[in-house]
Amino acid sequence: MKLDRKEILKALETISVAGEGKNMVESGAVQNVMTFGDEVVVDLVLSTPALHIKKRAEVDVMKAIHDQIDEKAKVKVNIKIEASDKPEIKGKSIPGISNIIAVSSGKGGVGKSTVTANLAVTLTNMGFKVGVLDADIYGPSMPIMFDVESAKPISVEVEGRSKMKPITSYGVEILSIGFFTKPDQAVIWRGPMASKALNQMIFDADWGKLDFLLIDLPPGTGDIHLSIMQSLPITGAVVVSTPQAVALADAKKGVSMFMSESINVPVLGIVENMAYFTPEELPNNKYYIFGENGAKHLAQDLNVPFLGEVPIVQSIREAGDYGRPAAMQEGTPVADAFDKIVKNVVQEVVKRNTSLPPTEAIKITTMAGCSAVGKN
Ligand SMILES: Nc1ncnc2c1ncn2[C@@H]1O[C@H](COP(=O)(O)OP(=O)(O)OP(=O)(O)O)[C@@H](O)[C@H]1O
Repeated sequence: MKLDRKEILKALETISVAGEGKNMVESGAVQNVMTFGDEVVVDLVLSTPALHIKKRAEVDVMKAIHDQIDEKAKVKVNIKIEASDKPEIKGKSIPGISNIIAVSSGKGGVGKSTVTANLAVTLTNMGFKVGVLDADIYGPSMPIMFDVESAKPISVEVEGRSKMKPITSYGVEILSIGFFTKPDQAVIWRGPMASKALNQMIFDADWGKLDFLLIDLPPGTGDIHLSIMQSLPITGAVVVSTPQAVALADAKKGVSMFMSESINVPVLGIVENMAYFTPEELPNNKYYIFGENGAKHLAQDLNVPFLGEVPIVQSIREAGDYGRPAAMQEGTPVADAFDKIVKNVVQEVVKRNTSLPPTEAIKITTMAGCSAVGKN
């Protein structure tokens, strides 16, 4: 068997490293290809040490060579990690907060806030100390979902400075812009005002010690997202989507925003909300109203973890409106669904924290992804 180096390079042009738009050869990830009889050695250079991306790159290279060149070729892939040298500013770390998870969705109304609230109570049930920052400036829903609509955070003295005390509900520490506005008042926050308010809720608050701070982001990929990522060392992002094509297309944009070179926040995975409907009287029937496994397939395509699915259940909507997240009802299918998702999230956080250095707040260094900043 004689292997042709040029043919191998051509095969490698058909695959890309997860999160990068260009193919492996064009992006410079393939540093060298050597052939010795039936042996091929491919040297790759990646900018992220994330284990799943390394593994995927190795498997893809082998598959491309076996499928397109020779199935008997002995392929060896050497991977070197070179951190990209893009300039970054150090985010002000928040003393006492171990992990900050941004929960986002490309599209509005897919259940991002519902998922955030239920993740928070499930993590709390598992014994973690959890905070929720409702950064959904345009439609804050945490006060309703945690039944603390009329609460007003008080100011406390911490080391000579006065700080905002989050409201505690079901053991979860909560701050929301909704606490500072009247329920029926339209909130017209321009970018800078919103960022200032958020910064205060993050840095001028007495969060205490938290294992997880979940941030409920507004839908989309706009200026609030950029300003949060500029000021906070985010551990990772969870993207919520429903299974229909229009929601998936926007979720894809959300994932690429986090993975883009200028933002580079690890995506912990995708949650599929409203995955199917099961009527109470026919518990074994599943109706895939919005399509089947859409978000699962998207996760596979984008090579990010799939964290789990949440069915459409009337009690989820009722519990949200009533102010008692549905996952608190232990032993129900909803609680079981969130249990699975939370376990996957925690597993991904652990994986991420062992394979990557702490995320630094990002200084946006290119205009890529910043198109929304100038608007308003
Ligand atoms: N799995 C579900 N089953 C039934 N109802 C759900 C489910 N998920 C969300 N809902 C309901 O759908 C509505 C929208 O959910 P939610 O407010 O969480 O969406 P969102 O994506 O945060 O919206 P926004 O774009 O305003 O931020 C709410 O009434 C909520 O109770």
